[in-house]
Amino acid sequence: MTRPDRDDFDWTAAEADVNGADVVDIESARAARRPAAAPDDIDPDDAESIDETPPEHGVPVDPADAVPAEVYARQAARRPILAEWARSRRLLQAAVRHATKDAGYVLAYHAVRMPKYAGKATFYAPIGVFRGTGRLYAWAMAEEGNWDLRQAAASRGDADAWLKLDARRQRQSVWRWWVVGGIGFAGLAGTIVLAFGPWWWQVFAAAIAVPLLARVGRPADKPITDRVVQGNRYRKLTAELVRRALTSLQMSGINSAVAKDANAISFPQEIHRDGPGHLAIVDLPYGVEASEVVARRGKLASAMRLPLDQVWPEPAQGHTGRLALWVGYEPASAMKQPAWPLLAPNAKVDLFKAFPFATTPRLDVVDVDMMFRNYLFGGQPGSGKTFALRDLVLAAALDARAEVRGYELKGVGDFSVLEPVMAEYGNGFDDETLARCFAFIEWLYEEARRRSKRIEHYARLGKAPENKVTPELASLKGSGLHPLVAWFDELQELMTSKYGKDAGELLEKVIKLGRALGIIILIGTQIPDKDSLPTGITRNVNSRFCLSVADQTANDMILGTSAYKNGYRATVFQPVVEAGWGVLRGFGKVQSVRSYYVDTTAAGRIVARAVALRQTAGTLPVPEDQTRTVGPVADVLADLAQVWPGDEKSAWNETLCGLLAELRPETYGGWKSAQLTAALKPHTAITVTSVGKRIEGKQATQRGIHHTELIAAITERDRKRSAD
Ligand SMILES: Nc1ncnc2c1ncn2[C@@H]1O[C@H](COP(=O)(O)OP(=O)(O)OP(=O)(O)O)[C@@H](O)[C@H]1O
Repeated sequence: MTRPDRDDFDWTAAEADVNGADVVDIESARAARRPAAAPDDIDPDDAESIDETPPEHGVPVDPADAVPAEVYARQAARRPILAEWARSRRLLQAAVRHATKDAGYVLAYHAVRMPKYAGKATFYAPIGVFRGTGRLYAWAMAEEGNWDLRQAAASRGDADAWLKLDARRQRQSVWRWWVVGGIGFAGLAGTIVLAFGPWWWQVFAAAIAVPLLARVGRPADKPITDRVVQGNRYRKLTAELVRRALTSLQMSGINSAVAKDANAISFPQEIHRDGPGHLAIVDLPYGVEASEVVARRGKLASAMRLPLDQVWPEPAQGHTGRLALWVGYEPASAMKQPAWPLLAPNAKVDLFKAFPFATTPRLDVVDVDMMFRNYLFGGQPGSGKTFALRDLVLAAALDARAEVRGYELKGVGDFSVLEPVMAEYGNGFDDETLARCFAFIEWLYEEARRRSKRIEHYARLGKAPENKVTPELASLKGSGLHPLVAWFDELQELMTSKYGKDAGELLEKVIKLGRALGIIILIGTQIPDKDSLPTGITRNVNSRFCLSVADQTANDMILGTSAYKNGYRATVFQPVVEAGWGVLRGFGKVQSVRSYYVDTTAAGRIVARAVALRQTAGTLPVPEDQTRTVGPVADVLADLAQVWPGDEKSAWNETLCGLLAELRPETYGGWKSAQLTAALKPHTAITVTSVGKRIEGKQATQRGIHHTELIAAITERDRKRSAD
C-alpha cells in the first residue's frame, strides 16, 4: 500500500486507530446484510433479483403468539372450496331455480315469436340456397388461396410465376371438387330418399335445412331471432357499485372517510350469491353504524338504480359497523311467494312446535311457534297486520286442541271465516262489542287464575315438572290446560274506550300470568302509542311483528326500545305496496320478513279442514253457545241481587265484595272495590258512584251502587237475552 505523501499526517495515531477496529471479511459482511429470506434465489450480481422491500422496523405491537392459536384459527378467512351458492341445498336450489326461470323465460320468449321466425326463415332459405351454392363453388375453385400472388405476378408480367401459382391452385381445387361432388351426390341421394320416405322425414329434414339455409341467406345485420331484451332486470352487485351507492348517501361519516382513504369501505367476505340474489357484507368506515345506512334504504336503492324492494340492507353480525346488503335478482314484489305450506291438504299444526309463518326477501321460510308466547302485531292501515294475525289464528285452528276466542274491533269481518272453529267471536266497535271484549279479558284473567291452580295440582302429581303446561297436559282431556288462543285485532279501539284503563291492566296481568299456562295472547294494533297500547303490555310481549309504521315512536313501541336506533326499522316499508312486510323480533335474528298471503277463499279451505279435525277430536265449538264456561261477569248481577243487604237503597262496593265472597269464595274471594267496578262496567245501567252512609252516627262516603240501577241492569239483560 502506498502512503500519501503528507508531512503533517500523524501516522502513529492513525495506525493505532486502525488496530482498535474490527477487521471484517467483505463477502461475509455483504451476505449478512442481504435479507435472510430466500438467500438461494437471489443472485448478488443481478440487481433485479435483489429484494428491495424495506426492512421491518421493530416487532408487531401484538405479536402473533400473544393471540391464542384457536382465536387465530377462527379468524382465518379461508376461501371456500365450493362457491358459496353451491354449498348449501337452499342456495343451490335458488341458483337452479333462477337459471331455470331465465331459461324458461328465453324459451317462452322465442316460442311466441315462432311464426315470425318461420316466415323469416322461409324467406331467406331460397336466398341461402343460391348464396350457399356460390360459396361452395368459390371454395371448390380455390381462387382465394393465392389470388393476390397471382395478381402480382400478372401485373409484373411474370408468366412463369403465374403458371406455377395457378398450377398450385388447380391441385388444391381438384380434391375440393371431389368433396363438392360427394356433397352433391349425398344431397341428391338424400332428396330421393326423402321424396319416397314418410312425411315426417321431410318435416324433420326441413326443420334442420331451412334454418341453416336461412342463416346463410340472411343479411349479416338481420338476425332471424329477436334479441331477448334483459333491460336492467338485475344489476350484478360489485364492490364498486356498493361503494358508489354508499358514497351517494351523503353521509358525512362515509364520505369524509372515503375521501381520505379509498378503502375505508371494505368487504370482509367476497360478495357472493345468496339465494335469488347477491349478498355483500360491508365494513363501513370507522364510526359509521349499519343502522344509519338501513335508515336510508330508499336512497341506497336510488343510488343503485333499483326498485326499493330489491335492496335489503340489514345490520350484520359482528359489530355495529357491519352491514349485510342483500340485493335480489328481481324486486320482492315480482318474486312469487310460495304458497303457505299449511294450505297443503294434510297439513296439521302442533302449537308446541314451529310452523311456517313468513318468508325472507330470499324466500327462506321463517318458522314461528305459539306456545309460551304472546304476540304483538303493529302497523299502519294497509300494512297487512290483520292478514298476518289471521295466519296465526288459522294455524291455531289447525291444532284441534286449541280453543280460539277473539275480537276484531274494526268491524270488517276479516276473521268471520274462522267463526265455525271459534268458541267466541266478536266483530265491531259498538259499545256492546267493546263491553263483551272487556268481559272476555276479565274472564281471561279468571281463567289464568284457575289454570294456575290446575298447574299446581298437576305439578304436585309430577306432571308439570316446570310448572308449565306440557304437551301431554295440553292433550289431556279435562285437564283444562289446553292451548287457549285469545286474539284482539285493532285493540286500540278498546284501549281508548271507557274500558281502556282496566282492560289494559288486566291484559297485562293475563300476559304475565298466562304465558306458562297455555294462554296465548295475539294483539293487533294500528296506533301503537301509549294510550292505545299500555306500556305494561308492550314490555311483556315476547314476540313482535312490526309492519309498516310511520315513525320511530311507533316502531319502538312495537319492536321495543332502541330497535329503531339499532337499525330495525319498519318505517322503510310502504303500506299497501309492501303489505305483509315487517320486522319480526323474538325468533333468533331480528329480520325483515313477509307473512304468507292467505286470502279469504284459501282461509276458508283451512277452516274446513280445521272443522273436520275438530269434529274427529270432539273439540268443535257449538255455534249457538258462545258463552264462556265459567265467568264471574255472567253471574255477578244475579249474585249481587242475591246478597244485597236487606232493603238498603244503596250499598258500598266494599260491603258487597265481602258478601259476594261469602256467597262464592272461589270466584269472589279477595275481590276489592275496583274489581267489582270493573266487573260492572259492561252494564251501562249501573254507575259506580260515591255513596254516603251514616255509620255509628258518623257520615262516611265510599264507592258504591244503587239498588234501582242493579235491578234495571238485570231487567235490561234479561230483555236482551229473550230478544236474542
Ligand atoms: N302477506 C301479504 N302479502 C301480500 N299482500 C298482503 C299481505 N298481507 C296483506 N296483504 C294485502 O294488503 C291488504 C291490507 O291488509 P290488511 O287488511 O291486513 O291491512 P291492515 O294493516 O290490517 O290494515 P287496516 O288497519 O286498514 O285493516 C290486504 O287486502 C291484502 O291484499
